[in-house]
Formats: sequence, structure tokens, C-alpha cells
Amino acid sequence: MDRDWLVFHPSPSKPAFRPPPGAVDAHCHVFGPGDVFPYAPERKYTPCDAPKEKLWELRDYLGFERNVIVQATCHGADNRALVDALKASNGRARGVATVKHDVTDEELRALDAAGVRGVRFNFVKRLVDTTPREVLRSIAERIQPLGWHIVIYFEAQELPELYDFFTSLPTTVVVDHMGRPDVTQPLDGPEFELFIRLLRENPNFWSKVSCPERLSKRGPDAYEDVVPFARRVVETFPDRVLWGTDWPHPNMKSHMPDDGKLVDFIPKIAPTVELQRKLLVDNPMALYWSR
Ligand SMILES: O=C(O)/C=C(\CC(=O)C(=O)O)C(=O)O
Repeated sequence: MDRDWLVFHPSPSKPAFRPPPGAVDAHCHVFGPGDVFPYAPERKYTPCDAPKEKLWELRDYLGFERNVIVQATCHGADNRALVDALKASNGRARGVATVKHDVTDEELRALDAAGVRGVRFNFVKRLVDTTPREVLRSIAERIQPLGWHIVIYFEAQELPELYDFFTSLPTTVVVDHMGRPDVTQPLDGPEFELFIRLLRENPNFWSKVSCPERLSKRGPDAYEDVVPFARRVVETFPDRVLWGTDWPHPNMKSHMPDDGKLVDFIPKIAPTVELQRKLLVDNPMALYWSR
């Protein structure tokens, strides 16, 4: 792994908040193990191994029942580690893959059979080289007939430039980590307003209200600066939000979050039992387990 890589928390605290029965951790990753599933040659980082068995352990410990595993860029478009985890999950994990435009129909069908329900388009420059939009559009058209959705990952300052491309996508679109807002800006300032508009004017858009540990400027003991942003999204679009741990927290440099504390963040952003059930059960089940 990279010399400055931070390994996931070895012994997270037991959260005080108990997720409702059937709760889904809808954003997490598996890495390797690298000697079985080698990392992609074009990767921008080399992580620690974070195998499926550790993810299942964490799921049970935190009180979740299911996972959505998102292909991370360190595995490129080689989805073998993801598929291996999905097949070993007894139906308790679904996946979001990365595919290239030359993926065959047979490959897509095999991914679908394994439990993949979407593809991820990553626009974060430190993570990937740019893929031309025509290529992304052709992938979108290929996966649409399968009923899959597209997960997009970008940083808030890129949204004005990407807005029209995003709204032209033909499927349900899920935004990672609320479009990574700068939480030092006002909640009703132009940057976050544009993101709210994206969801308000486009009913096919969903948002993950995840990653306070990446967005907070205050650090591990108080992700409070992220609360108003996440709460606004949850309360305004209660049927189109998802939550995830982001385990094993790739590329965290400031600190490694305690996963138990991340779970205790949930009632702050989804303050009622109904909002919690939608966020953790109804919404991810509708998007990932409808078949
Ligand atoms: O885990 C995340 O969602 C965020 C990542 C990693 C990532 O997206 C990737 O490697 O594909 C990040 O900000 O470094």
C-alpha cells in the first residue's frame, strides 16, 4: 500500500444508534486482496487490502443487514473482486461496477446475474484520467436496458460544467457524497443551491448523504459542520437519499474515522424514525433489491 495510506479503524466503537431492521450500508468498497485480485495498473493509489470478510464483520457489528459495494478506481474496470464479494454474500450485497465502452452484452449479463445494478462514472481528477463524454454516453445507453443506474462522483466546483451532461443521462443517477460540497460555504449559497436544484428539477437524481469525515473541516469528534447540508438533502428529498459508511475510507489523509461514530451521525441528519427507515431500508431496497 502507499506509504501514507491510512488503514481502516481496527476496533470501531459500538454505535448508540441502532439501524432499523433490514438496514443497508449503500456505499462501501472491497479492495483485493491484492494477491488474488491485483490492483489495476492505471490506478492512482494503492490501498491496503480490505477483503469481503472484513466488510461482513463490520456490517454485522454495526447492525446492518446488507451492503452496496461500489467499484473503486484502484481496481479500474476489473470487477473481479466486486463480483467475488457479491457471489459470496448470499444475496446480501449488490454492486456498482466500472465498465469500458467495449464491454460485451455477455459480460453485462454476467455482472447483472452477480448482483450489479449500476455503473460508476468518476470525475474526480485525482482518482481518474478523463473519459470522453461520448464514451460515457455510449456506456449509459448500453446499461439502460438492464434497468441499471449511474453513480456519479465529482467535486462541487465541477458541477456547473458537468450539469448539462448529467441531466442528459437517460437513467436514474445517484450522486456520491452530496456532490462533495465545501461546507464552509453557506447552506443557501450558490454552490449548494445548484446541487439542490439538480435534485429538485430532475426527479431521476438521488444523493448519498455520506462521508462527513471527508467533508468536515472540523475533524473526527465533530462532523457537525456537515449536518445542516446532509439534513437539508434528507428532509427535502426523503425518497431519493442513501447512506453508506464508505468503508474502508480510501484516501483519507487527516484521520481514519471510527465507523461506529459514523453510524451515530445518522439520527442527526435523519431525525425521525420514518426518515431513518426511508434512508436505510426503503430507498436502497427499491433501488437495489427490486429483483
Ligand atoms: O470511496 C469513495 O467514495 C471516495 C474515494 C475513492 C474512490 O471513489 C475511488 O477510488 O473510486 C475518494 O474520494 O478517494
